[in-house]
Amino acid sequence: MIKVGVVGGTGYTGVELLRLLALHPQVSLTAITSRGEAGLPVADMFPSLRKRVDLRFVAPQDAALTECDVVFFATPNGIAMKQAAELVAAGVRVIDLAADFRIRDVAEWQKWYGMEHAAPELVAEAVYGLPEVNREQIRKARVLANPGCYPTAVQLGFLPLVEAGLVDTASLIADAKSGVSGAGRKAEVHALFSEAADSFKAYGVPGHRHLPEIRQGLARAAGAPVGLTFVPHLTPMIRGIHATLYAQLKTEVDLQALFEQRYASEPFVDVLPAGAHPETRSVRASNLCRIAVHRPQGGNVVVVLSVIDNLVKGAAGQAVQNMNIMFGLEESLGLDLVPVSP
Ligand SMILES: NC(=O)C1=CN([C@@H]2O[C@H](COP(=O)(O)OP(=O)(O)OC[C@H]3O[C@@H](n4cnc5c(N)ncnc54)[C@H](OP(=O)(O)O)[C@@H]3O)[C@@H](O)[C@H]2O)C=CC1
Ligand SMILES: CC(=O)N[C@@H](CCC(=O)OP(=O)(O)O)C(=O)O
Repeated sequence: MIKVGVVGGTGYTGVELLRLLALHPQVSLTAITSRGEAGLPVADMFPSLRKRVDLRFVAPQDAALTECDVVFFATPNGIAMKQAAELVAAGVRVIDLAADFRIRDVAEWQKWYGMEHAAPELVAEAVYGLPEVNREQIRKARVLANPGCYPTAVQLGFLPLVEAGLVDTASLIADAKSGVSGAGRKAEVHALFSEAADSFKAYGVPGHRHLPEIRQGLARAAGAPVGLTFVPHLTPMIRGIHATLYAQLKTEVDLQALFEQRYASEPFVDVLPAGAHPETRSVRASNLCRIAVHRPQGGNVVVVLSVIDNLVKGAAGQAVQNMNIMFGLEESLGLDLVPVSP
């Protein structure tokens, strides 16, 4: 059994991790942290976990973390980078759901995240955990940077086109919508029911911190820098991301066959039949990314529709998928979930 710790067990990605890990046949949950709730039974805070998780929260520096085989950080940006070195030195593998180890250029990370990096040496060795791209490196990772939610949906949608050099990579456009749980469980005015329900807005148009992460991933796939316009939106639903992606085609190609072949052996990417319009509800509470590719009116613009559950393939599910790869387990162990509908 893999001994697992979760730092940040009271947040949305934390409780989603616990839901998945509680059912995982090879996991022994060992330590779940909270700064304010240490001593409280986890199931008292989350009745959904009653009779599934019988641990109490411990403080984030609890010694039990160093006895784990792997520790997930489901914490705000800037936390894992301060604790990871000590854990790695103790032989513990680290999976960070935040952004501390996602951007290889530390100066660029500091610019977007507005803080000094506490562990640049670990950034250099960290592996970006998008299994559809990086499976071999993930196997050996000691520090795993779990991708952001928007970056997962956007990269998976663009990758087949960019890797094959079929589109103009100077003019990519990603128009993405997220449910409110993407903002986390912390109290914030813009996430209040009366602020977010029955309304719809774009945000971060001048520059969102996921822009450098997506550009980094697509540039790697293209073998050269890419130009990307990324516009996120907040939509009044709880879970889900819907990304509508636009690219200018340079070469004639069977787009449907390209996408089907690229993802033929991927357990969590489902390329829908030609003409489909995926909806977020079709992936809700599952680790799936469902994709449809269109070429409206036979023109030169490719439109890709990509949907994920931000808390699962966009965070906790992908983190468990990465853990499975890191520990040599079947990649879909504990993740064979049918989406919840309605
Ligand atoms: N929500 C989403 O859809 C996604 C989130 N992410 C990323 O995952 C991370 C967690 O997000 P999310 O679960 O939404 O956030 P939440 O705000 O819901 O939860 C944050 C958690 O971190 C803990 N925490 C806060 N500060 C500290 C600290 N200084 N030391 C230790 N623990 C701390 C909190 O617990 P307590 O206060 O009890 O200690 C809480 O459990 C973030 O980095 C986020 O950007 C990534 C992809 C998608
Ligand atoms: C709806 C919403 O607010 N979404 C968050 C992104 C989700 C997230 O947590 O991203 P990281 O893992 O990179 O921090 C935002 O736009 O800031």
